[in-house]
Amino acid sequence: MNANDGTASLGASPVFDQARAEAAVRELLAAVGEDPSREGLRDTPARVARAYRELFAGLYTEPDSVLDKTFDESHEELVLVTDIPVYSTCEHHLLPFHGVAHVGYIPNARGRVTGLSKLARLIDLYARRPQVQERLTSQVADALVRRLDPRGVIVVVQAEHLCMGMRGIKKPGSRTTTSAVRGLMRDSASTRAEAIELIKAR
Ligand SMILES: Nc1nc2c(ncn2[C@@H]2O[C@H](COP(=O)(O)OP(=O)(O)OP(=O)(O)O)[C@@H](O)[C@H]2O)c(=O)[nH]1
Ligand SMILES: [Zn+2]
Repeated sequence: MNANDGTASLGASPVFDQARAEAAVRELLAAVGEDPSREGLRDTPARVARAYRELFAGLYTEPDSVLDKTFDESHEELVLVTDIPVYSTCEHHLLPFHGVAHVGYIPNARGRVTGLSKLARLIDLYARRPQVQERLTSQVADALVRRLDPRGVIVVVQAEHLCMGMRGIKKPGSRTTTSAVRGLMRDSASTRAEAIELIKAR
């Protein structure tokens, strides 16, 4: 993990501390004026802690490891998976942002490809961290560059942020689109246009 991945201050191997998370949730409930010991809230700290462990699972697993298994398929054209559901957590408010991701890459001359499900797993693990949408998008693109050495990569994420819907500016339904392009997708306008057309036509 490095200084740009948003997890640097956590050290090399973050671990989930269930007891500490439970205590923090109990304290938060008390801080908002609730009674953490009342019947309906008794099991809530443990439940919330387990939920956070799941939502932040990408801190405890190295996301790029899902690309450990690759194979050669002598396919040098675009591979594009669209509409991968994304659920992530905005690191500013710890509220969800959710939507879809479209991930495409052009394998290198050796045709090194990965299983299609691995692209969705990659999105999933990088999303399961305190995130901002821009970083999620570029982390996925950079992981594909590192592991597949492809000729080009495009990642587009379209998401709605609940911190903009249920609080603050209160604009539910507004959607944010972020993209990250690498290699040929950045350098060749026609290659990028082809991928964007296919994303739009899905
Ligand atoms: N660029 C970017 N901004 C985000 C993302 N998620 C949330 N934000 C924004 O982060 C900003 C945090 O702004 P602050 O002024 O520090 O916090 P705030 O007072 O709660 O801001 P408001 O949401 O405007 O009420 C807000 O503008 C959010 O909309 C994201 O993924 N990317
Ligand atoms: Zn937010």
